[in-house]
Amino acid sequence: MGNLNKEIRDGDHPDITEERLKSTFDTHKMAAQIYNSQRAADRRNEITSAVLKIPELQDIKPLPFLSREEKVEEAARKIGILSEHLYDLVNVNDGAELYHLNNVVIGGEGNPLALHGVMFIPVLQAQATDEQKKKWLYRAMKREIIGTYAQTEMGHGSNLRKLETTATYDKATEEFVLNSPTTTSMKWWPGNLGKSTNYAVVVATLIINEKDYGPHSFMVQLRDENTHKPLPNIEVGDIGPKMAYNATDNGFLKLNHLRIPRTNMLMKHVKVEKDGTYIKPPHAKMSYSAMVHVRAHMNNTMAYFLASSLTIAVRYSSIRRQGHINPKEPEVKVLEYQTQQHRLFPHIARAYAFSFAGAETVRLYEKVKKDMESGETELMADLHALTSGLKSVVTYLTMQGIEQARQSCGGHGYSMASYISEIYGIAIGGCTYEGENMVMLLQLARYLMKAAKAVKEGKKVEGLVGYLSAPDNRHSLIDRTPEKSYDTYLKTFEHIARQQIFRAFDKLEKMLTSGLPHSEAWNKCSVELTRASRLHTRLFIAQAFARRVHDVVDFHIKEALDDLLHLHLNYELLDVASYALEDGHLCGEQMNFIRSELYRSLGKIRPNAVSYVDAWELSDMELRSVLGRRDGHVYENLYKWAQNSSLNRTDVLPVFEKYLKPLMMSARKNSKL
Ligand SMILES: CCCCCCCC/C=C\CCCCCC(=O)SCCNC(=O)CCNC(=O)[C@H](O)C(C)(C)COP(=O)(O)OP(=O)(O)OC[C@H]1O[C@@H](n2cnc3c(N)ncnc32)[C@H](O)[C@@H]1OP(=O)(O)O
Ligand SMILES: Cc1cc2nc3c(=O)[nH]c(=O)nc-3n(C[C@H](O)[C@H](O)[C@H](O)COP(=O)(O)OP(=O)(O)OC[C@H]3O[C@@H](n4cnc5c(N)ncnc54)[C@H](O)[C@@H]3O)c2cc1C
Repeated sequence: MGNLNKEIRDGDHPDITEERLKSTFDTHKMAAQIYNSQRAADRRNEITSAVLKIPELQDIKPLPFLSREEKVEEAARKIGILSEHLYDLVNVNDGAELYHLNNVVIGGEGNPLALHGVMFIPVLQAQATDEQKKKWLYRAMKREIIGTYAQTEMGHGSNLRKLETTATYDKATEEFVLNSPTTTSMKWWPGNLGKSTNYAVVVATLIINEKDYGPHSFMVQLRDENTHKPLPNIEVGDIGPKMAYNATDNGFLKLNHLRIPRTNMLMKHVKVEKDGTYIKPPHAKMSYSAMVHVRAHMNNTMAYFLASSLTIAVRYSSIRRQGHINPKEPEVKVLEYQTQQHRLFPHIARAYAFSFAGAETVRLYEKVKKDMESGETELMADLHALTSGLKSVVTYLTMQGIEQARQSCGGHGYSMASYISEIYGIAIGGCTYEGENMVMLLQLARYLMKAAKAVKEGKKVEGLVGYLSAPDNRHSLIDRTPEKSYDTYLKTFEHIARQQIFRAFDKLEKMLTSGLPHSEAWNKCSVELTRASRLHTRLFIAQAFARRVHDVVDFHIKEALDDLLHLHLNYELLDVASYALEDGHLCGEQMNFIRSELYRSLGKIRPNAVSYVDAWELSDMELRSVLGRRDGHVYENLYKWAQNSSLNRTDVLPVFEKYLKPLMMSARKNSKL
């Protein structure tokens, strides 16, 4: 049968092997839960093994030692080699396999095809007519052309209806004239726009006969397909270095009265006829599909980033010994400290929770995508509400978790050798891209306020907001019933979300009744509204976690997930408990119970801690972390890693002769005077 933890190897650091031997579950079976099937988990490992056999696909040196230009070049080099091996390595129609291949070979810092795969192809799939697909999509899929999604401008990202780039229809020539009239109207941020791409789907405000029809998508060729030089009337370049994600050339684009054929507007759902007649789409927001696509997948990418930093931190905490719990005994692994466990374990639970919530979201997304093909749009609002809330909450909590992972590694966490700071920099971009978090929480709040209104009017609401119509207990039953089901916790989360949703609703209604215009009242309630959105979303995450645990069949996996869920529910409830204490739903005695359950949970998780992170099956190649090495041999490799520093190429740097020597000489001379 072998070891339950599949990462055990001879020669590993004994402290980490000791942890793995304690595992109560099969880590590869757990991987099947995380990646949604045993087959998917197997495929990940097969892909990793195959990549390890191709020497040209290995990093030329640790990425933190590369300059920005070298990072861009290195990612492009690997994309080139990957193209040769692609069909042998993965099923190219499987997004998860492609994503894994990218993570192993290139990592999260980006590559020239990042936006091509994440947004350019999806937007063509969703919004191009069959004829347009023949012209661009199939070429894009074969990588004959490389594209991006150019929407955000220097002056506007969140408020799409105020994009300044115009696409004015010229009936006489049957062309659109694309123009960036001001500095602020320049496209600013699109990934890979700077240097890599030769096409872009540009989002611009459609004008026909001087009437503004709002944002629409247009295919624009940016560069010559052979020379890669920008075409006439186009200025394009890189926006400069960012906090992280620097292998990606996020770019700017200025369009100077550029003419494109009428048929370059993506017209699957919406049309502009030759004579300028506008035919509206079945749903006004169908053109936002590429954003919804990314938002729907972001839970899983965030779960991955969070799990990566926790794998690093937990493995390192199992070999790092410092201080004593019992002064008579040797120094302990820092993982023994309750503070360390409290710092890390709840985030492990969140990574699992985000992955399970992510799987449900992707399922809904796939359904809505299929519906949209036939013009059916009923579930679009539900999906938009769900993805808006999740995108905001999950990115924010991921940011918190990664930072805790970094701090838990002490000084070495701050070194790029941990790689956590790079993961952090990449992940927190998610708080901003695909809709700034506050803006998206307020989108969900619109949906919640509609549901609250319906309930107040005596109507029954269903689906994601069904709990607003369901009966509520005045007092939480946590620690009040003999039965120890998670329902009592979930009911308490429901109560908290419901109370906050109605609190925000009542406040808004009061202001509206007092005569305040809706937009002003909305702004004055917006902090309460975002709170409602967060609580609703955190309820969904907890429910998704409970649903998954409920469905698991394997006894040991179920038991291990059950422990994590128990930790999750107690930790999350403590985090939001003030809402339930305010109206007496929870009392002090129940708070003590929840706290003691949390501490008990930490102890229960402790023996499996390394196995919970190992179950993500993140190879050394993809983690790129000295602290997170699978074998636990951190210290000797930290020393080796530092040898890569270009500062170590000579014992004496030129700055000594140039600046330090004169400085010290002059100081010595002065002290002799
Ligand atoms: C395989 C995939 C892997 C994924 C990997 C991810 C990792 C990749 C790493 C890096 C890639 C980075 C990519 C980043 C790319 C970008 O950032 S692209 C730019 C993204 N930009 C945004 O997200 C802009 C945010 N703003 C908006 O989306 C909109 O402006 C808005 C939704 C905030 C408002 O739109 P507006 O048209 O003004 O509508 P409203 O008046 O506010 O609302 C009117 C009604 O429309 C409903 N609605 C809005 N959007 C949708 C939608 N998408 N679907 C359905 N319904 C929608 C809204 O709820 C309103 O309904 P009610 O009137 O009934 O309340
Ligand atoms: C790493 C990265 C990659 C990106 N890639 C792309 C890409 O490929 N293509 C692309 O088109 N774009 C891309 N973007 C741009 C990104 O989508 C936008 O930056 C994002 O949508 C936020 O918009 P903004 O910059 O206008 O923020 P702003 O709206 O200016 O936000 C500033 C502040 O104003 C607040 N705010 C704004 N509006 C409201 C409101 N209505 N109510 C309350 N508060 C409000 C926000 O909450 C925030 O605190 C990328 C950005 C990043 C960081």
